[in-house]
Amino acid sequence: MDCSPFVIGVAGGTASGKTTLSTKLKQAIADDAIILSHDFYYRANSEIPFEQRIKLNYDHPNAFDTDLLVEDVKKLKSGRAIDRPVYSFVTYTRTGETVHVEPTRVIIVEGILIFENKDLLDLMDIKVFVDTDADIRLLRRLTRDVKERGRSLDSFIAQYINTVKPMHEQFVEPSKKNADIIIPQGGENPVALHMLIDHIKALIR
Ligand SMILES: Nc1ncnc2c1ncn2[C@@H]1O[C@H](COP(=O)(O)OP(=O)(O)O)[C@@H](O)[C@H]1O
Ligand SMILES: O=c1ccn([C@@H]2O[C@H](COP(=O)(O)O)[C@@H](O)[C@H]2O)c(=O)[nH]1
Repeated sequence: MDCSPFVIGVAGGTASGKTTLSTKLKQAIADDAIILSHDFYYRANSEIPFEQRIKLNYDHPNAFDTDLLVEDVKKLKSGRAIDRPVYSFVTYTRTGETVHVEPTRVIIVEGILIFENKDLLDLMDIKVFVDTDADIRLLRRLTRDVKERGRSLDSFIAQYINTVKPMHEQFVEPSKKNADIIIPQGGENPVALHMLIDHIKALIR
C-alpha cells in the first residue's frame, strides 16, 4: 500500500475562497493535515526598497519561488520535515522567520498559480479549482486587503487594474483546465464540499 502523503491542490483566483475551502477540507479529512500556501513562498525582494516593492507584480508566476515549494513538497512526500518561509503582506517581504513542518498523511497546497506550474502539478493527487465570480472576488479582496493587509483604497484599485486582473486573465483562468474538479462558490457549496470530502476519504483510506 502507498502510504506517502496525499497531496490536494486547491487553486482559484484571489479571494475565491481557497483558504476557506482548504480549512474545511483539513477539518473534515485530517485535522493534522498541513496547509502549504504558495503565498508563503513569495520572493523576499528584500534588496528592493519598500516604495518600489509595493509596486511589483505579485500575480505573475515569477513572483514566487515555486522551485522551493516543489522541493519542500517533495521532501514532505519522502517523509522529511521542512522549515518553510513566512511572508508578510503588510511589509511585502519575508519576515526572516521559518515554520518547522513535519510530514503528515495529507498535504493541502493552495494558491492562485499552483496549476500553472508543471512540476507542482505533477506532485498533486487531486486538483480542485475554486471558481468564484470576479465581482464577488473583487469585493471580498477589497474588504480583506484594507482590513488585514494594510492597503489604502487607492493602492488597492491601482494594483487590481494594473496587475491582479490582467494576470488573472493571462495565467489563473487558463490554468483551470488542469483541475480535476471545479467548485462554484468555494467553501460555501455544501454539496460539492461533501462529495469532495467523501471522495478524498475513500482515496486515502
Ligand atoms: N462564501 C463566502 N462568503 C463571504 N465571504 C467569504 C466567503 N468565502 C470567503 N469569504 C471571505 O473572503 C475573503 C477571502 O477568502 P479566502 O478563503 O481567504 O480566499 P483566498 O484564499 O482564495 O484568497 C476572506 O475574508 C473570507 O472570510
Ligand atoms: O506582497 C504581496 C504579495 C501578494 N499580494 C497579493 O496577494 C494575492 C494572492 O493572495 P490570495 O490570498 O490568493 O488572494 C495576489 O493576487 C497578490 O496580488 C500582495 O498584494 N502583496
